[in-house]
Amino acid sequence: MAILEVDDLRKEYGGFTAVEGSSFEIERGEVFGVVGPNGAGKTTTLKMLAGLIEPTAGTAVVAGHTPGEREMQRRLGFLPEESPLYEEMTAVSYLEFFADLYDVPADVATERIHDSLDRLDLEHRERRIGNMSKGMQRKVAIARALVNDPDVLIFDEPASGLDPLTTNYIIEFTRELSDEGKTIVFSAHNLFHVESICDRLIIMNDGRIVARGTLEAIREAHGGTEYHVYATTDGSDGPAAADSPLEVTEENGQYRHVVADMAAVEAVREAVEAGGGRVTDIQTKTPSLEEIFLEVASEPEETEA
Ligand SMILES: Nc1ncnc2c1ncn2[C@@H]1O[C@H](COP(=O)(O)OP(=O)(O)OP(=O)(O)O)[C@@H](O)[C@H]1O
Repeated sequence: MAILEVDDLRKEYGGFTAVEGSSFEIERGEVFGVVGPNGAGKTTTLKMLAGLIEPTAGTAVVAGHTPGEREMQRRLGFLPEESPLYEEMTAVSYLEFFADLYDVPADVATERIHDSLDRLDLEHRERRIGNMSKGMQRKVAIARALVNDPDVLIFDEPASGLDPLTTNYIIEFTRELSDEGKTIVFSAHNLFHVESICDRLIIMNDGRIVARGTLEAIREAHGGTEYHVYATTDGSDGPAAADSPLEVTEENGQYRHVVADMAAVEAVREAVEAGGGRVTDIQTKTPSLEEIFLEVASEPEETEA
């Protein structure tokens, strides 16, 4: 059952359309990626889901509640791209303050806060937030999104601009939250992170969704898997013409035949051997999300995945 339903969500600023009629659903327990270049409309979309900005049209429903409803706020945790933190407070007092805003009983809050900070491996938690490193501040912001023990977490660029170790920590922690049954909507510039933890994703460009689905489905719709068959050039008649490879190039003294399926791999192998050559290597090539992203970001319309 969908825990988050987005129907024709649209945001205009004056005459400028930041998000143009997005519709999608997110299932309970999914990690759902929102990907796109700068200015694509990711943050605007996430803020509308969190009820922080009013859509111009359309609706977002989280666990049966519309943004702004108290019950919806209780069920949702939002990590903004840039989280303003109260620099004079310590991490713990800051988090206790927010837990109180959510009416979390003090003893429950204390346990929950220390549990989150332990799991995020935050040291020096009695230090003033203003004196913490960027990575430590990000961990505090993540713990803040968890003080009300929400079912749905919306993370806008959770690990952007952090060192690789802190980034890994945050990605791993996000994965653990998902394993515990939380639904997570996650935007990121680093496509490797999206690729490593998201079940499904949308790719946005210029306010529109240009691709959607599982990574495999998006891959399939945008080139799918290719096989590269390398063959010797010595003593052969030349590259195999069998079953018309998609592409043949000569590389480092070998022919590289690009084909689309295993049957074509076999046909190339037979043709190479019949011509006096030998297959030296076969490699499977799946386009990275990065490559797909560059392709779809330049397409005007959504392709069905
Ligand atoms: N308050 C605002 N007033 C006017 N235009 C805005 C406002 N907020 C966002 N925009 C514009 O809406 C478009 C989408 O912005 P948004 O922040 O959602 O993009 P994004 O995909 O999150 O980008 P980034 O990856 O750079 O954070 C941009 O062109 C942005 O300039």
